[in-house]
Amino acid sequence: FSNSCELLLELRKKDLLKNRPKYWWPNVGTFEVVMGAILTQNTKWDNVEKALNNWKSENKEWRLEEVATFEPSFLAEIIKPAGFYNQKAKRLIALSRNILRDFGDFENFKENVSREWLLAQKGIGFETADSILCYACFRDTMVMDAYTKRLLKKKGYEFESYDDMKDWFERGVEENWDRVAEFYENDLNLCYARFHGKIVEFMKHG
Ligand SMILES: Cn1cnc2c(N)nc[n+](C)c21
Repeated sequence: FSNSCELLLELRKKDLLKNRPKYWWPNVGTFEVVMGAILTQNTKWDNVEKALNNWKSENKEWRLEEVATFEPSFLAEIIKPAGFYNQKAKRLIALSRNILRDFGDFENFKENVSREWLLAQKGIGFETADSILCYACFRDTMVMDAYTKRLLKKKGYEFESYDDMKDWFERGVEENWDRVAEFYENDLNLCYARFHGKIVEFMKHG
């Protein structure tokens, strides 16, 4: 393929998101996505689901205002399956408190947070920031990760940086938007959310 739109059209033929949510990431648009984006660092997604369900199994939703009040040891115990749980607990509590301090509530955070603000938070790099922007805040931005890197390498593409690879994906879609817009309700965020999900599912299950 010569651009990312050709890659998307190839992946679309494989029905990779069967039985998956519309935007691929579970509970998009909620604070749970912020939790999952940090928890998935350096572990498998199955472990993230176990950690998230430790709280949800007691009919509780993950709420920003609540996590901000947690003791690190209390949250660490809940998220243990995700690994690095003491560090992740500390960072999630600090992030929650900074969101309340700078945005007041989750809705305002969703509307107004920037990539720069996220990257300034301890424990948030490009992949985590873009996961939060795309799947929690519905921004027109595509997530790059080890799966996207490996897929492109397999096809002979190498990039100097995270943002170079991101630029290749986003430019290829935007320059050919008329070819795929109809499949994604003319919504670029929906396209990027599903495109990234297809790549992850393809690289995990082939
Ligand atoms: C939502 N999400 C984030 N990372 C994932 C992964 N590696 N595998 C599967 N899923 C569903 C994931």
